[in-house]
Amino acid sequence: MIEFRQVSKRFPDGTLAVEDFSLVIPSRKTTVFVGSSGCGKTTILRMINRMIDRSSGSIEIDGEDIVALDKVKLRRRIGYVMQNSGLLPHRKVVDNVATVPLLNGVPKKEAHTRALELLDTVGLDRSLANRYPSQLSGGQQQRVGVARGLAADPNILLMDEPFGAVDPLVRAELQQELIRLQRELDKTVVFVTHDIDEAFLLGDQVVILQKGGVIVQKGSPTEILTAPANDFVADFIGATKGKRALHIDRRDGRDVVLDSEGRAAGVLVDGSTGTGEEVPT
Ligand SMILES: Nc1ncnc2c1ncn2[C@@H]1O[C@H](COP(=O)(O)OP(=O)(O)OP(=O)(O)O)[C@@H](O)[C@H]1O
Repeated sequence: MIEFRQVSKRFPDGTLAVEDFSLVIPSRKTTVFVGSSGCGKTTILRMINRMIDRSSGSIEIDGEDIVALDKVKLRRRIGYVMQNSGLLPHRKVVDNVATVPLLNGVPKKEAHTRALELLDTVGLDRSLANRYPSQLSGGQQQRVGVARGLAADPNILLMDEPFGAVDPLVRAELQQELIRLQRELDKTVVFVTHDIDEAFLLGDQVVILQKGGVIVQKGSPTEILTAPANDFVADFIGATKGKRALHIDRRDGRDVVLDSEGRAAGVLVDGSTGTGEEVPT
């Protein structure tokens, strides 16, 4: 569990990026910070591994104040994945993935074997191991970024808009991969995005932020969808534009779900995991 208590961050130029932020991030769940540009998402995320040091308040990981921990060790035991993958361009894929384990003292051969296994884990062919990052597609680079984030087998994985720079199809694929990975690996994932749909898809806990890291609402996607805390949230999640106002129409003996424009969005099926037939639109 990660706990923020009344945390503030003022940068040296005087900018108060985060003010009095308190939140519990449960273990083995995905918490997503979502909000518009500049609201403090990245600052909050980076305070967890002390890439940014807080100005006041406390941040605890499993009851231990991170200020008491060695910065470098802390950073190496927390996975970090960023938007542009952050891969070292002059190093092969396998070496990029093995970087942190090698720094942690894992013997080279073992680190390489593990790196190859991680390529399997993130759905990349091992034949890509000896390529350089520039020889991969954007989506493949992001997968390598995720493999690198997982390399030290961290309990916590921080992801800062990891799928922000890839095209929508690849993005949807990577989101599904992350859902699969999370089911398999059971990490505490803290994810930053400004895409509310991505937040609802991935988050067990979704935290909607406004400028200064002010929490406007937090809860499960269902809680937020069914009871937006205020007009800002309703607007942000698209409720006021009718985007979330789906309704049901009985057609040919099936319950068809329609969007606000009356277009078919799907069919209702029995049970929560059943697969419905596609409805022609
Ligand atoms: N090193 C810095 N020095 C001064 N101000 C900073 C610094 N880093 C961030 N800020 C400011 O702090 C605020 C929060 O920035 P932050 O990057 O955390 O926002 P964000 O929500 O992640 O935005 P985005 O979605 O655009 O990445 C912004 O006003 C930003 O300009």
